[in-house]
Amino acid sequence: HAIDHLALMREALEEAKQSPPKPSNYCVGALLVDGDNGEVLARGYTLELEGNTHAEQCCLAKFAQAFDVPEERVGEVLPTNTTLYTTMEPCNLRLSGNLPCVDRIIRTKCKDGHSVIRKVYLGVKEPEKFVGENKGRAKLEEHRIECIHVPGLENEILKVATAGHEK
Ligand SMILES: Nc1nc(=O)c(N)c(NC[C@H](O)[C@H](O)[C@H](O)COP(=O)(O)O)[nH]1
Ligand SMILES: [Zn+2]
Repeated sequence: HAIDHLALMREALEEAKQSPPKPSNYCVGALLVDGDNGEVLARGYTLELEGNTHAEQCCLAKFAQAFDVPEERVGEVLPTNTTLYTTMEPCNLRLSGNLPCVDRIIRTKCKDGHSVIRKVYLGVKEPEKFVGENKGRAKLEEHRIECIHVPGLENEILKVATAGHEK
């Protein structure tokens, strides 16, 4: 059966709606999904976990916690065909200086060297408000991680993402 990418992106948007709005970031939601059968492995939203955390980062950290490994080793416990759905493309630079999610995705290496996250479905590109043009998609593609835009939810995603920004 075909995996319904729009339905999964809607679920990621439901996560984003739980994020506490801030003027200095975006409210984003993400899911980790088994690429073979569409099973949702983890859900996350910006600031869900303590600290200045991103939605994608929360998914990775929560899945790692469930297997009692640190986030940087989550590649060892994720299915070797994992898909990430995120309402906004993964960050490639963070004003806080924290490790960008593109790097967290790429390092999900399994034994034979490729990242177990093979595809990233995104709802919107990152607006250029904080860090200029986000060049993360090119970096992901260099690491053979396919980035696919899921059209249709852009307006709602951006409304949620910028809820904490002054009007
Ligand atoms: N894909 C994505 N998921 C998130 O959960 C999130 N908050 C952003 N936001 C990107 C934006 O560029 C950064 O939020 C700012 O650069 C500030 O950096 P911090 O978030 O404080 O590290 N992007
Ligand atoms: Zn990020």
